Amino acid sequence: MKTSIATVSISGSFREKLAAIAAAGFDGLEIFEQDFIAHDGSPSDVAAMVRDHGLEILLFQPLRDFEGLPEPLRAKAFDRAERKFDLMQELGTDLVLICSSVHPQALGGIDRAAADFRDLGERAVRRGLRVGYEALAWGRHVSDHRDAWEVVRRADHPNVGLILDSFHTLGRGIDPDTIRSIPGDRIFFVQLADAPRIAMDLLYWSRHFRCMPAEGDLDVTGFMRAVAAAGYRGPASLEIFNDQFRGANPLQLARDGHRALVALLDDVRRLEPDSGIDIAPFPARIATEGVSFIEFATRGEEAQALATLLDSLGFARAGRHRNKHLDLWCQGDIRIVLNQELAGHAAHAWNARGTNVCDIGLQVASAADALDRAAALGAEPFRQPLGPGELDIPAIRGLSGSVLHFIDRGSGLDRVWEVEFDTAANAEAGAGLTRIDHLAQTMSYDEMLSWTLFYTSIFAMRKAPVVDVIDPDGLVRSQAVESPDGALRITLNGADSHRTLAGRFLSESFGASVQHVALATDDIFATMEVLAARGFAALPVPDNYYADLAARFDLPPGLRERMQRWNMLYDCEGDAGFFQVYSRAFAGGLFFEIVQRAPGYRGFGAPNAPFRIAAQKRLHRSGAALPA
Ligand SMILES: O=C(O)c1ccc(O)c(O)c1
Ligand SMILES: [Mg+2]
Repeated sequence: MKTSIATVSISGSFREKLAAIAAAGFDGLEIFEQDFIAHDGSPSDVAAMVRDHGLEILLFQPLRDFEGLPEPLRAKAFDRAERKFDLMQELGTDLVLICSSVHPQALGGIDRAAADFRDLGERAVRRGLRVGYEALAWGRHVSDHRDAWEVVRRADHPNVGLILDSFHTLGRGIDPDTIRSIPGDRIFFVQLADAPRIAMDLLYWSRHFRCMPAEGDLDVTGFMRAVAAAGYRGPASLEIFNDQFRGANPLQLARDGHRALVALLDDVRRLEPDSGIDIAPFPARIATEGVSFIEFATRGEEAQALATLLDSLGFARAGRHRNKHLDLWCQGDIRIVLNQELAGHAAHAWNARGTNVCDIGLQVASAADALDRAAALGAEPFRQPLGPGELDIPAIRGLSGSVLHFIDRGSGLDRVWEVEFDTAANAEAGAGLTRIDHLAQTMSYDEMLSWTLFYTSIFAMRKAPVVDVIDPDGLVRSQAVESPDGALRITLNGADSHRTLAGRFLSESFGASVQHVALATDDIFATMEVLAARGFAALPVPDNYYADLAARFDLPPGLRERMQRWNMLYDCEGDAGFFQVYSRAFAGGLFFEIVQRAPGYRGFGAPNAPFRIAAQKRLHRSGAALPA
């Protein structure tokens, strides 16, 4: 199955669009007429340029307001079509998309439209061209693919076929399984787009809010399954109208599109094994068993301060790397590496952004499978020269050049700690912290869809609903992605303004990265007793918060006072409670969070975020440094 994308989906000039589409690995493209008109080269120049990029023009679109017109408008519509046929022949493409008419004078009637298409089919066949009919969700008389199919069926011409567009079908709430009864060879082309579920006018929604498959809320997989089951073997093409994308980087967009499309086709071939989707095979979504380690690039005083903070959190220095300036800190199943190397990836990361999370290790069933799937979906593999005795751990580039490593048991990679580190004897400290509950990655709002797609396409992770986090100086949108069992949770926090805490972190850390790490305990009160004794200083929470807690929740006697003692925040979903304590910020705005999560609680304490952020800003303004 050929992969394709409409030029309208990509930002930039026509030349930039083509270069990006080719570089991302698409087989072909749809030329959106406006992009061609705005370009300053002739049709044959464009044909040559497309060929030089190794691409193919699979569709020209759209021809509007064609069918059902009374004379003399009807004759004019056929003249317009003939002119576009001329252009298509110069461009070297044989298929045109005609979208259902919105013309105020268009007359209804399936047979009238069918007759127009039969006549047009006759004209097309003389030139060796084909015509595809697409129902726009807001078409005047035809707004449903079932009616468009009836027009095509009655036109009964081999050069007239149906074009399906997932947005128009799913956006209107039409069951995609209705496609299964359409003969696959009568479907000439399939366009794919997702969109977030927002109640608004269909045309406005379509022209401004479409997004890549899996970036929104529509069942594009169910749609493509039905298309494949119908026996369709033509191209799968992205057609994305999106305001935010118009200002984005063309190559990044094209790469995201290719990743989304390949992941979708892979899903569909697994669900519909007879569908004949013939993209190269690769492993299924990777189940993650949790965070194996996180690694900070750090130096000097910041490294010392971070070590002091880890000590106050109950971590013990459990090992020293045999070749490198790496310290391993452990507690429960949590491993934190402090990397003070002066060369290599961590050193680059430190030079660019100071102390930051430069590496994340994910525990998976098969590291090789994880690398294969990630690479098939366009992720950039990462390698660095190995020192003596060091393990070759498969890795890819993640957020802003950070590195994601894949650790498994099967190939012994989880023995890296014994193999590469001298483990210390005093490894027993502990304040009851058991595992990493979640990682919070801060990014610019524009990057959120891209990183959501990255995680959900490579890993078996699903999206939670987006949550608004109210910062006193602006809005931060938070998208959680998580594995079904909660073993891996990542929150992607998108900042619009540089005045928000997240936005300031973003500008100070030179781009997206982990802003906080949440550590889980099974008994947060016991943990806090130990932490207090070890000199841990929590983020102070004002008394007003606790007065309000009593009004919001029906808490058992004494609980509120105990929470207040530890500057603890609270939230719940039904009976499932969630307790949080924050550390003070270190190294330019990073922080830790300690949480106790009841099994049924799925959130991240978003209702508490405004109070947490206000407290952090207060502390920052007062010039408070790290806890001693
Ligand atoms: O918004 C439009 O007009 C438009 C045009 C062509 C398409 O293929 C489409 O899906 C929408
Ligand atoms: Mg379309």
